Amino acid sequence: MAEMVEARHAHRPGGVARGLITAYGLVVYATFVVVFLYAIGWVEGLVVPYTINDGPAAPVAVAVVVDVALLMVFAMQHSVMARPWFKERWTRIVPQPMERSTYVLFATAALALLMWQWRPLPEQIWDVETNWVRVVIYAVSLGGWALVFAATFAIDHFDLFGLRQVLRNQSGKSAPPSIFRTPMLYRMVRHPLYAGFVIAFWVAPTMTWGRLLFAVGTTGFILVAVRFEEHDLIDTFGDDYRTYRTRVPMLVPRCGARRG
Ligand SMILES: C[S@@+](CC[C@H](N)C(=O)[O-])C[C@H]1O[C@@H](n2cnc3c(N)ncnc32)[C@H](O)[C@@H]1O
Repeated sequence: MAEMVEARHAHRPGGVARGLITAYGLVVYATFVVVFLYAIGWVEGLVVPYTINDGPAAPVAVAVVVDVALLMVFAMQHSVMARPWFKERWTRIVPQPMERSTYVLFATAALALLMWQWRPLPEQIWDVETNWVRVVIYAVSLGGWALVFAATFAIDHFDLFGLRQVLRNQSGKSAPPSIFRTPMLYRMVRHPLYAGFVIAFWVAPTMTWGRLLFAVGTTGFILVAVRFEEHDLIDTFGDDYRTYRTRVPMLVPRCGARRG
């Protein structure tokens, strides 16, 4: 903990560098928004020209190997770069105010690489034909994305994507301490953002083998990521998080659960 606090204050840049760091944070955030919005269309098969069911054709075995490798790159980047021990070492190289933006930059690159190199498996497992049912299913799936979006704001959107850090640095302030938050969504489940992804990925009017592989891979990653994240949250927030974990379910709200 003391090391983390120390790292927050390491490499505090001078005035000349601040503008560049802020510009870096803003450009990374804008790039992330574009790639993430594209990813919504890519997964859903809506609006964008190139989706999860498009791309270079490959034999099934090759497609599975390539897609699993891409998912693993994505998972490794998220898992390793989010760990406190990595941040502690990383901020000896990268100025501390740029750390989160750099994480977002690498996450954006991993997502773009995944979409770019994804090999389609377009054979259908199910395909709902009734139009109004398709509309309902799309609405639920897009609701999952809306939940992701809402959860980022519930927890601290600008901090999660590195903007708060670069803007505080711009005005000469150091990084704020981590705050344990349990706004409304976080009183229903501990991981509403991940729950939103699971809904968005699995609820589909047309399920191809490619999308199924994507849904299985990302859900598996989320289940592993939760363990690591909660381990770090307990390290940071101690008994507050331990108690919270006993009271609030992980991903699926309890029927009639008391919220408070
Ligand atoms: C991508 S967000 C996902 C948050 C959460 N796992 C979810 O699914 O809603 C990951 C960041 O949120 C932070 N975080 C998770 N739960 C938190 C809470 N209740 N209060 C403050 N920060 C939290 C973690 O420390 C991590 O930096």
